[in-house]
Amino acid sequence: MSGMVSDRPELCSVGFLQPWNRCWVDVIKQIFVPSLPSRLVCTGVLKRPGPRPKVLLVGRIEYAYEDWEKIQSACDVFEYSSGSREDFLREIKAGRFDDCIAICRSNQYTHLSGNLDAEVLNLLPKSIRYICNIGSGVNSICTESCKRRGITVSNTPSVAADGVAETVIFLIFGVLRRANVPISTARAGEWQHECPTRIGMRGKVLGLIGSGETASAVAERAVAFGMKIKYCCRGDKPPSNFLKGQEKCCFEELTQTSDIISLHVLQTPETERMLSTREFRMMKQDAIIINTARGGSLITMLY
Ligand SMILES: NC(=O)C1=CN([C@@H]2O[C@H](COP(=O)(O)OP(=O)(O)OC[C@H]3O[C@@H](n4cnc5c(N)ncnc54)[C@H](O)[C@@H]3O)[C@@H](O)[C@H]2O)C=CC1
Ligand SMILES: O=CC(=O)O
Repeated sequence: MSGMVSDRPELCSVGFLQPWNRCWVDVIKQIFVPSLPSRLVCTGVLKRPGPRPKVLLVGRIEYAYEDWEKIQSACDVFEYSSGSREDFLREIKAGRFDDCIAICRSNQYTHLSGNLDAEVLNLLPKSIRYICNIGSGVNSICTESCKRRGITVSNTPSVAADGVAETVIFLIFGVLRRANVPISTARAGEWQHECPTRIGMRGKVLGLIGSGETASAVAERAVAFGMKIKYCCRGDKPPSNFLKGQEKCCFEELTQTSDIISLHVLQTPETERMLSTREFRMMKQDAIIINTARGGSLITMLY
């Protein structure tokens, strides 16, 4: 486990390599004996005197089944795995989650509860001390309200970086090589003998907005394809691994000079709609935008 403090003071980032759900181990560690390494807690050797802690799982656990079994052996788990936000609020008001000390959730299951915003946080029982987000971005959790209520929010940065980076490369390939054309025509039984494959990646300028784990993982791969990397960030943190030594520039230069722009920022009020009409006008005529961060950072419009 590697713990690191995020650039937002109220967010306690716990960086487990894999699997995603292992942030739970940290919660359990804090419940039992905070000074012990999580590895020991995982063995199930420790037993806390008194009643078993209650935890709420919103959605389902994927991948981390073994870790999850250990959690289940140590805690009473309440599962909320189907329903709407209205149902979720009703359950809270009915006291179904009373005495729970932690909530585990991921963005994948936001539709079950809606955002964990001020409305939800005000209704939650006072017993909730932790919100464990399976995922990097915590934009669907109101961290300000959590801070006010003394709730620790943990996330799992880094774990998805390789997967997202591979997807970004796949998307760049797809657009540059027009992969959808032969795929869709072949599926339709209309084999196209002449399919222009457009252009390659070598020498193209890839502008990365953000300099965190995902942007770094994209840079690592894009360099191998001969792309030229530029990145911009807020400047308050050093760039992650593979961005070191790459060209840092301002947001304006990046949007004006990149062939491909890839978004890798947290969604915050500052990054909301950061690519909008003004930026589209500044971009190269045939610029390509790849967005694997959050939809809110971009205004989508048809030209
Ligand atoms: N599509 C997917 O499956 C996934 C999407 N994500 C999204 O990607 C985002 C980035 O993920 P990571 O790289 O893991 O996060 P990270 O925390 O390692 O990096 C975030 C970066 O955003 C930068 N940033 C924040 N505000 C900025 C601004 N106004 N201008 C320029 N840079 C700014 C920070 O300085 C940092 O470099 C997440 O917040 C999440 O929304 C993350 C993981 C998976
Ligand atoms: O969208 C996924 C995340 O980890 O954030």
